[in-house]
Amino acid sequence: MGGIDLARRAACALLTGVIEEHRTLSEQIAGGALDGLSPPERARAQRLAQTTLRNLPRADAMLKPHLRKSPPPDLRALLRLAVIELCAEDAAPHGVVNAAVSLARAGGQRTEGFTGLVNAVLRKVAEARPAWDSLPPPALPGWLRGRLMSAYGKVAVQRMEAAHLASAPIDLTAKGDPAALAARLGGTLLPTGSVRLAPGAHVTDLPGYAEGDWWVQDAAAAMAARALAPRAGEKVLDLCAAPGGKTLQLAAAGAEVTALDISAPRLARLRENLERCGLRARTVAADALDWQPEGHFDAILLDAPCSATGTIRRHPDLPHVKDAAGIKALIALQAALLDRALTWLAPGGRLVFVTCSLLPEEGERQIEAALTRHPGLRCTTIDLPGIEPGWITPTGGLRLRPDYWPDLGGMDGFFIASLTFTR
Ligand SMILES: C[S@@+](CC[C@H](N)C(=O)[O-])C[C@H]1O[C@@H](n2cnc3c(N)ncnc32)[C@H](O)[C@@H]1O
Repeated sequence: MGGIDLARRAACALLTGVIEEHRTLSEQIAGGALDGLSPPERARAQRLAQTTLRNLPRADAMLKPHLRKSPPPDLRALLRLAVIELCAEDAAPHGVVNAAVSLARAGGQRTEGFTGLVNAVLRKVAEARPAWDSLPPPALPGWLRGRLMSAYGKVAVQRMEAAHLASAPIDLTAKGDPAALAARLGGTLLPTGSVRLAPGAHVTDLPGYAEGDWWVQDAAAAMAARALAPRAGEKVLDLCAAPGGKTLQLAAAGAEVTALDISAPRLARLRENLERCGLRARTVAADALDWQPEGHFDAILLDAPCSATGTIRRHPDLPHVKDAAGIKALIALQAALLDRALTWLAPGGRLVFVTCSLLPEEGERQIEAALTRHPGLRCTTIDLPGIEPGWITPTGGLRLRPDYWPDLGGMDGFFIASLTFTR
């Protein structure tokens, strides 16, 4: 079997893992789902699985007129994947149909009896290819859509859904001058200082990767550490730090950084990132709810665990594996982490609270509740180069959404608030 078929077969398995077993792509990949594939095959398998997940209802709409009943899971994955190759990737029909038939034949009892159906259905889909372009972007799952509609309105939600359809660009944070980095890599310098590359770039092959001249970090994520404005020599706590994109920013500013995370494996990645970039931070593996620092901090960055609903364009598997079930517990954990971290601030210190969530309960509402719980706490209006006035919330926080910067390629959804005590 040629390499391309290995990538297709792995992509089908990834899809089935997400849809039938509700396992994220990262979990499956960490569990060895792509082991044995060459780097280009791995990249292709991931890209195929992600594009299929982004377009699932559109793929089903193309298949539906040609199927009398719902196919079993393995066959459905194979058909959906082939539709994506035909319609989203505009691959040559002959090759896609033949490859799908071979995959069905090699797939054992669950698919080998369906080679005729695969052949016939995909030929019809290929003929109907023009219909693909007018299919609407897939809707977010009902539980999330309802909440976002209440928060932002229908038009905004439709824009977010359209933004989720495109694959995310690759953003870099420069250790040095971002304009020079953009020129060196042929990227775009974004208004907030990140450097943007087109999706699909092989980052580890790019100049400056091995030397640690830059790191991959979404432009919206990079705004959080900028909002904290760390200064050289300051004692800064990066709470919930791994894998460390923000730690690198804080350390690069010359701050004396303590980076804490509950996950030892994620902290190991943070240390690797520090080493590659030639930066230093003290690392602590601990539950922030139990840990007690020896002294106070001038500044704290709390990047709290959250629903990650702001990262769907980067992680199109999320809507298929997560529901509203865990969100209440996350909101309670965020509040507990925030209350605890506030006690570690030195007089005059500042804390930046961040979540990569689109839900106001994990952002705007969380900060309003904290302001009520803590007399003397106030939210300072965030003011950073490149941000637009409409992104600032009534309390002064920064609300970032995937439908912002539509002409530049969007950004992840984040909420960022800067807090300080008035004495
Ligand atoms: C949003 S991620 C952090 C991303 C990171 N700040 C970055 O920029 O790369 C949230 C992190 O919180 C950590 N976490 C969750 N619960 C925690 C707890 N109770 N104490 C410390 N860390 C925790 C998770 O392990 C996870 O790495």
